[in-house]
Amino acid sequence: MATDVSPQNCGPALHLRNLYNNEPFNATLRRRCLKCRAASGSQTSYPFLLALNYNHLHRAAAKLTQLYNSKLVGLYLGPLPAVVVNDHDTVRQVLQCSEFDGRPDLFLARLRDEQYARRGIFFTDGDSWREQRKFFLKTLHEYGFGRRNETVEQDLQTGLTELIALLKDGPKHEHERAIVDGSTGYAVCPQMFFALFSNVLLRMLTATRLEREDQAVLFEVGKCSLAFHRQGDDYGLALSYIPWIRLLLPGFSRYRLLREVNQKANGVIRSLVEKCEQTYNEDDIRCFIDAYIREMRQTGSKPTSGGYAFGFECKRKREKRVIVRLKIANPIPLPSADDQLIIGCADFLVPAFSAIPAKLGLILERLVAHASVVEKMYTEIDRHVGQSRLPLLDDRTHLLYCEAVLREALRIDTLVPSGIPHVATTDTELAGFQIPKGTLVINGLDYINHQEEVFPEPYTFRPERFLSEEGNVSHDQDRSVPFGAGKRVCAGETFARNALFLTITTLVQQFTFTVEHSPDPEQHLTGVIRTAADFKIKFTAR
Ligand code: HEM
Repeated sequence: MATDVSPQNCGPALHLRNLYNNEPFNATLRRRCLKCRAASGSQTSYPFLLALNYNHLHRAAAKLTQLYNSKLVGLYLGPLPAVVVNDHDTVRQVLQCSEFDGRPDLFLARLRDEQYARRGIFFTDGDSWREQRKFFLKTLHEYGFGRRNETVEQDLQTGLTELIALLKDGPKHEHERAIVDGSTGYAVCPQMFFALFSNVLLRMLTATRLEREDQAVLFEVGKCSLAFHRQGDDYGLALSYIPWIRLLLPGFSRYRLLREVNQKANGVIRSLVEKCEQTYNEDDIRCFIDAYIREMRQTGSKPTSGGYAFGFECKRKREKRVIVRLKIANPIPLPSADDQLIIGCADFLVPAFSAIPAKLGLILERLVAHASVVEKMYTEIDRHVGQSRLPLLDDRTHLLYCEAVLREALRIDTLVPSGIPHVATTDTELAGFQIPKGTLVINGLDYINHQEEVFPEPYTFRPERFLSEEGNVSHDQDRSVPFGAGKRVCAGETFARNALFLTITTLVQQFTFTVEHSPDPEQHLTGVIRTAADFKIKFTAR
């Protein structure tokens, strides 16, 4: 019987092997080694992580990696075995391997749906996920998503022109007064960006873009979206592992707030779907929602048929079983086939509403702290674009330093610090460890984007690390992983990169920035994504 309780002897390697081979733990070891409680297979792991760093679970996981000197840390999240992967090459291996393409069944994801079903793309897997992801991407692509497209670029330009007018001339409409203070000129970040990208998505989804005076609803949904991103956590909250906690502590468990903000946002999306349904004409497919309605009608997944159809053709008995169980505790309205469409649209709208704005907030913070970087960007923009027009995506091939700044910003303040959890869909192996089917795999994106062997001086903001000696953006040199990779790579990567490029180059071209208080990355909030706390920033015209 092992009695040595040093961390080296009861490190994660031992725990993983014990856990996954189903061999019993050495009881003495388990009881006595407090340092290893998190990895010991006891169900206290999630609270242990919270105890290590309540506000930033990715940092708690980094501490465990350090403590055990291991790139893989095994732990239990409630009843679910999990492994945190904190190593660049191993994370890449996970992302490229289809055996890790599953997603856990988290209550945090289910509470987004009216019937607490697993729907959409983010948090689903298997055939339904493949079918829906393919349909969404292929069809949205036709409306300009994720590629060069004149209408999309024009919409982004129009949105930026509206934003410039708001910042230069002050608010014109009631909803804008909460965003920009007309007397001091300070704007609130990231809220100031809520309408910019969601409006572009809106055109693809519904064929309609909202004019400036009608954008109040975008700011309202933006608030809900940001609340979800901030109030969730990157492991799914305790709610996901002990869902009944919501019945005892609806406020403390954050269930009430998360349910409310999701229902509010879904209500707006539902009204968009209903509008398209009322004016639907099979001979005139105007937008993504029309195309989805046509697909539902052609495949028999009719809105009036009810049922728990996940996708177009695959009705899932498994879904039905879970819903019936949940129904006992929660009387819920009858489902409609539109529900999948609504959560699918939310999967694209929510990041447009708040992930890109949150990222812009983080970038602006870095720029405020690095005046010399802004000067170099401005010089480059002035040389290649000038002042007579706004930057275009075509300018990207010339604005190489600006591009490097964006890549460095995406790396240093990794937006999704723990990625979105994956699940092993079969018994498999990773870095010499056996990983049984059903194990959650948490990719430490923030950790690997700061791994010293890959990014020397990882905490220094240095855009030059992405430039070759000739000053070109070197794709070989960009080993950062802000958007994931493989089959589950961020579905909005191209859209997000384009949007960030146009917005940041336009703001640098037009304005200088000052903030009320110096930004402090230590004060960032970690939810589902990383955000800077709301801050006020003044844009002064150049
Ligand atoms: C700077 C902005 C963004 C960053 C850094 C980002 C990052 C990520 C990451 C890390 C994942 C998880 C990948 C994985 O599971 O391994 C993800 C998934 C996803 N993202 Fe993004 N994202 C951004 C913006 C967007 C936007 C604007 C959209 C849509 C308009 C979007 C749509 C999605 C979807 C649908 C998924 C789920 C993909 C799937 O599970 O198949 N993202 N994103």
